[in-house]
Amino acid sequence: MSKEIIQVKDLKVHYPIRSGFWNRITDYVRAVDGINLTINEGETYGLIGESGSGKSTTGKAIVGIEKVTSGQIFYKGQDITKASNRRKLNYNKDGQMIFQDSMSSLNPRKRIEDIIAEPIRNFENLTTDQERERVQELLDIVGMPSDAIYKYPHEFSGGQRQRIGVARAVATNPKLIIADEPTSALDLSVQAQVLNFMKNIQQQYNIAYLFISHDLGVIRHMSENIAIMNRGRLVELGTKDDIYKHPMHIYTKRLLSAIPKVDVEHRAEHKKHRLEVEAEYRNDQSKWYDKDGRVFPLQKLTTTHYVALPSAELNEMEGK
Ligand SMILES: Nc1ncnc2c1ncn2[C@@H]1O[C@H](COP(=O)(O)OP(=O)(O)OP(=O)(O)O)[C@@H](O)[C@H]1O
Repeated sequence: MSKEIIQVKDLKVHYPIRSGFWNRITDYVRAVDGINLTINEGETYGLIGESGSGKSTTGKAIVGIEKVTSGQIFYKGQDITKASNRRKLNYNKDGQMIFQDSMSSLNPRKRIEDIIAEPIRNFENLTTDQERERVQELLDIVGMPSDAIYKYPHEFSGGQRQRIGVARAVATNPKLIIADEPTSALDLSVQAQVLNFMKNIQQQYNIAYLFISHDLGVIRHMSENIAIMNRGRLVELGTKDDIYKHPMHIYTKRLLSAIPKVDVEHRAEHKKHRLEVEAEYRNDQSKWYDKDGRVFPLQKLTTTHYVALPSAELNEMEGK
């Protein structure tokens, strides 16, 4: 049976909006507004949603670089919502993050050796020789030449920089990596390479990924379980089959129908489906959002599949 590594309970991250002469708080951006999810050891959990839906904020809160407004995050059953607990449980070593923009996440003034060694220095006392050996090993794992250690980030391509980002993320032997759009800035062919070697590394070291993307194709390739995020909440949550074969929420259907189909033969059919979904969405918003325009709490559909709909709607759909 799979073991839980991360459990998120009713997580909220609200950013204050200030205005006026006194710079008072007048409202809040509810970036994450009460989400629950569980990530198992060694699995890839896909988190998908449009820009601004709250995906990155969720990832940052889980890894501990964004302050939580309320709710709890558990790592192997222990509460790590507070920074002091994260230190005690060594979570800062075990939970790492890979960012979308490798150019700005890798310090341009530092050589690759120092960039990759930085997290190791924070947690281990290695001699210079041991440290260099470890960095060489990591570069080897991500398929980079050993002379890369003397170079600077700008001397590499986007795909190579992303591999360096992965080498740095795995340097501390983490158990969980938050991968925030790790390949969106890359060409399609390089994207596939980086995704495949992220999968290889995962199998080799039993790492769990929270894989954040707005690209349903990438999420399908990578994930076992998937959550769909909209307006700071989860609208649907399930296994890959639940989401791709039996999508229930209109927002999930919209995202799925927006995947570009290269298949010319079915283009007309795909367009018809998309127009139908868009029309349904426009005509009956009340079914999908409450009177304040907010997403409903998730309801259980099957043991793995959850959808954000009021109970009455759910009963009607199931013919009860
Ligand atoms: N530091 C911040 N201060 C105020 N508002 C913020 C801050 N960070 C994010 N937000 C807001 O919170 C909401 C969610 O942002 P977030 O970056 O989590 O979305 P996202 O789904 O990751 O989007 P994208 O795919 O574009 O990165 C957005 O409305 C954003 O403007």
